[in-house]
Formats: sequence, C-alpha cells, structure tokens
Amino acid sequence: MPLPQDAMGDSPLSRTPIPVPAFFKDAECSFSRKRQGRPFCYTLPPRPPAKSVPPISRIFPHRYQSWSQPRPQSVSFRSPEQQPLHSRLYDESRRELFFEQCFQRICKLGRGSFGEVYKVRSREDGRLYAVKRSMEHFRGESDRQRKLAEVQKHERVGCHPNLVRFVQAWEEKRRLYIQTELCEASLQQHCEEYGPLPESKVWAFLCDLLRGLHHLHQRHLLHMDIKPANIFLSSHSTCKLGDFGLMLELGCGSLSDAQEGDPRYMAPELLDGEYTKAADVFSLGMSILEIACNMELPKGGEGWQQLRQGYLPPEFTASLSPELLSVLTAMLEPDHKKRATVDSLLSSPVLRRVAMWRSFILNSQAGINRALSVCQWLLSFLVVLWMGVTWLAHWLLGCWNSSSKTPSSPASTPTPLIDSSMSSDWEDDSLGDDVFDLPVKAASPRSLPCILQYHEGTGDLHTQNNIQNSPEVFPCPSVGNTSTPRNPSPECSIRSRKRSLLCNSPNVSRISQESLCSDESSSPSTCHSSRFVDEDCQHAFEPKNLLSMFENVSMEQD
Ligand SMILES: Nc1ncnc2c1ncn2[C@@H]1O[C@H](COP(=O)(O)OP(=O)(O)OP(=O)(O)O)[C@@H](O)[C@H]1O
Ligand SMILES: [Mg+2]
Ligand SMILES: [Mg+2]
Repeated sequence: MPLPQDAMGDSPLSRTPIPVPAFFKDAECSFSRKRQGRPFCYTLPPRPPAKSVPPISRIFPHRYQSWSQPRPQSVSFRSPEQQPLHSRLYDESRRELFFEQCFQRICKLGRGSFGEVYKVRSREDGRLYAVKRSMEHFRGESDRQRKLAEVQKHERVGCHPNLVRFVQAWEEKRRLYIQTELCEASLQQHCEEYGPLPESKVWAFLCDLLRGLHHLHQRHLLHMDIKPANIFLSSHSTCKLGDFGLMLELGCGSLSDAQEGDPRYMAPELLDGEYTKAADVFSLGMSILEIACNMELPKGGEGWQQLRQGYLPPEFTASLSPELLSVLTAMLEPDHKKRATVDSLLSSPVLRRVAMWRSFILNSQAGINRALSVCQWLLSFLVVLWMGVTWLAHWLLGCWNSSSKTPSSPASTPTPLIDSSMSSDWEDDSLGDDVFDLPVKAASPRSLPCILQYHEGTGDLHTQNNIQNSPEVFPCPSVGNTSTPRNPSPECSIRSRKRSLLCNSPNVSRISQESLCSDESSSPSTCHSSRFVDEDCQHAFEPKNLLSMFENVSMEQD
C-alpha cells in the first residue's frame, strides 16, 4: 500500500491538526512517558495460570515417562529420528548436565515468559553464545511438543542477517535448551539504558527489521510477537528479530495453535481471529512508536483503543520528522487490508534511501573490520618474524664467537678464558659411565658457569670455573668446545665425548664444594666432584641446548 502522502509529500497528520476527541482530556491521561530505572521484569507478559490439578509426575513419581529422557537428546525436526547429542567433551558417566559439561555459564542475559537466557562460552569452540533454557519442566508429552515446536520454527526460519541465528537445541531432564547466536542486548534493554533512540538510528533499525520481516513473510511465516524485547542488537549494530516462539505458518493449519502475543503491540484484527502478515507490520509500527517517542504503551483501556483507531498522540509524535510520522501512520492503519505491507514500505523512496545508506555504512564497517583484523594478523606475524630473526642472529653470533675463540688444540694451548688456578679442586674429577644414573641435586645450575677440559692422555674431563674471566661465555652455546679435542684419543668413547659436549652448554654451572658437601649428611658418598659434573650435565640436558649440542658434534666431525 502506498504511504498516505499528499501532493506536498507530507503526511496529512503532519500538517493538519488532528481533531481532538471530546474525551481527549481523559484520554491524555492514558498515555505516559517511560520512567527511567524501571526494573527489567516490569514488561514481562503475564505468566500462564497455574494448573489446579497436580501434574501426573507428582502422583506417580516413579512411573516411566517416555517424554522424560534421562539422557540429553538433540532436538531437530530436520531428521525424523531423535539423535543423541554428540560432543567430544560430554561424558555420560558424569552427573553434570550436558549444558554444564559443554558450556561455561557467564551470566544471565534476560528472562521471558518461557525461558531464561544465559550468556555462555562453548568449551568446544571457545565462542560466545546465548542459551535459552525453558523455565519449567515439561508437564507431559503435549507440553513437551509445544515447547519443542519453537525449535521447529527456528529451523523453518533459516539464515538471514536480520534474524537471530539458530545453532542447535537439545532436551535434558525435561527441559529444552536452545542455543543461538549471542547479541549485545535486546532493543528494550538498549532503550532502558540509553533512553529513546535518535531518529537516524530509528530509521536504520526500521530498515533492518523490515528486511528480516520480508524474509519471514516471503516464506509465509508470521512472527506474531514483535516487540522491543524480541528485537536484538548485534555487536555490529545491526538489528535482528528473535524469539520465534509464537511464529505461525500461513496455510499449514498452524493458525489453530495461535497464541496471543503481548497486548501492547497486538494488532486490533487479531481480536477477530484475522491472522495476516499485516499483524506483524502493526506490531513493528508500535515498537517503533515506543522507541522513537519514549512512550509507555498502554496494555488496555482507552489509550489502547485510541492507538488502534489511528490516533497518534501529538504530544509524543511532535518531535518526529514528517517522513517518520507518515510511515508510522501507514504501519498503524486500523484496517489491516489498507495497512502498508513490508514490500510497499521497503520500496517507498524514503526507506530506499535509508536502505542504500545503511548498506553503504554496514559494508564500510565490515570492510574496516576486515582491514583491522588483517592488520592485527600482519602485526602478530611481524612480531613472530622479528622474534625468529633476533633468535637466529643471536645464535649465529654465538656460533661465530665460539669458532673465533676455539683453539686448534685445546689441551696444548689452553684458552685465555680458562683460569687454570680456579680448576684445582676439580682436576681429578672424571665422568664415569654411571653419571646419568645419579640423582639430581637441588642447586642452582645456571648461576655459575664452568668449563670442562678434556685431558687427552687420560681421557678425563675436568671442570674449570670461569666465572670471573668469561662474560662472553654466557650467550655462546658452544663456548665450552675449547675443552673438547678435535681428534679424540681412542680411549675416549663416543659416549663420554657426547657427555662432555652436553656439559659444555652455557647451562652447565659450577656447584660450590661447600654446598655439595653440605649434602653429605644425606648421602656422604655423593660428595665427589664427578657427581657434581653429572649433576651439571643433567641440568644442561635441556631442549634449548640440543641444538648447540648437535652443532658441536657436527663441528667435531668436520
Ligand atoms: N540471543 C540473545 N542474545 C542476547 N540476549 C538474549 C538473546 N536471546 C534472548 N535474550 C535476552 O533474554 C530475554 C528473553 O529471551 P526470549 O525473548 O527468547 O525469551 P521468551 O521466554 O521466549 O520471551 P517471551 O516472553 O517474549 O516469549 C530477551 O528479552 C533478551 O533480553
Ligand atoms: Mg521474548
Ligand atoms: Mg518467546
């Protein structure tokens, strides 16, 4: 239906004063502005009345009920068979629910008349989701089927950027769980926090919601519960329709199951049983009126009637632009046959302009986000690259240092780094074959570097403390090579050579005689220098030294 506009392009309502009804003074009192800081649960629709008869499960508590599954079951209407839930994290033998085992509950997002909604993190993929858990247990098979029907509706809806995305659903211990994408907040929560929306945002959200509704109406689906509490804002500031619990499908006999939505947003023709797409347009119009004018919508009475007779209180709508007022008037047309349709609204010039502008903004936002994430990725790649290059440079420098300082015959020409006077205590120490079987002692292995010297004649290794003389020793992985002969004597076994190489890593440290002897009380026989060397060797056997170790071996073989 075309929007009611005159030749000037203005709505009659914007220029002609609305005839004030005789009862206006009384009627005025039926509309009020929203009060700030109202508790969230204030807007909840009434709960269904409690049954006077206790449920069968109370009368026969131990009777087996086919609908009360002991195990979690996947709920899906795409496959005819009920499937058990699959998750690599779920352990059937544990008492915790599937929900607790597979999700980390972060906080409660909200509560409706059917369920409580939690913000959760999936332990499986680490992402954030919303999970709605039915508030009450199934009271019987028909109650279960009624609740499970919401899942079927989610599946019917399919994917659209302006509809809340369904992920999966399951039932466990007579409760239904529905996992959906997580949104920032509902439009109602947003308005409670930030007050009425500026008109630019109202247009943008109206455009998003009309697109979502267009997707539903194309599939002959009626939402039937459009209101700010069921409209969600995504993290990218797009608006989405959610909560498909009351959705109806035209032409498939589901109209007999129709339930009334919130009376504040309800189209008047629903009282006569006229379920059409126009009812959604009316509810959306009411929601927009509420958020744009900060108006408390009446649940009944005179104000409720007036709004459904095409009367929009000017004291609330005075601040709206004529375009928005004319769109609202078209959406809130009392006669559902004359009411604007989603198609006609989306093809109106003003909404086409908004839609173009909206697409441009969303696309540029998405582009900026993509560029930012690429930059972030590049930055982390560069950091890793820089760390790798620094490490390599460090390592190459170390190798170069060691090769420039390695004498041709370490036994005959002792390195200037080695202070032989410091090695007197260690001269008779040697590595035996059992060194790797010795226990590790609790000393600080990295604090005092030492150098092992190989005596060609005896085939023995001697430790020499170089703590004072060799600051360059620390960064160099092969600095101890000076004590390793290039042409080892035949008595020197390969094993002992490898061990000496092990000990030549910078992690090899000297343990003072005192500290070792202080351990004597526990094992007196261990106060022996060869064991000290062993201990050092064991400390030196760390993955980061492996590279230098093999480097040394290869240098030796050369
Ligand atoms: N995907 C979501 N992301 C963020 N918040 C959500 C999400 N789903 C629901 N909520 C919050 O939980 C509230 C209740 O959720 P929902 O409307 O789905 O429950 P309901 O019991 O079906 O409500 P109703 O009474 O409208 O039928 C919402 O108003 C909203 O505040
Ligand atoms: Mg809801
Ligand atoms: Mg609902």
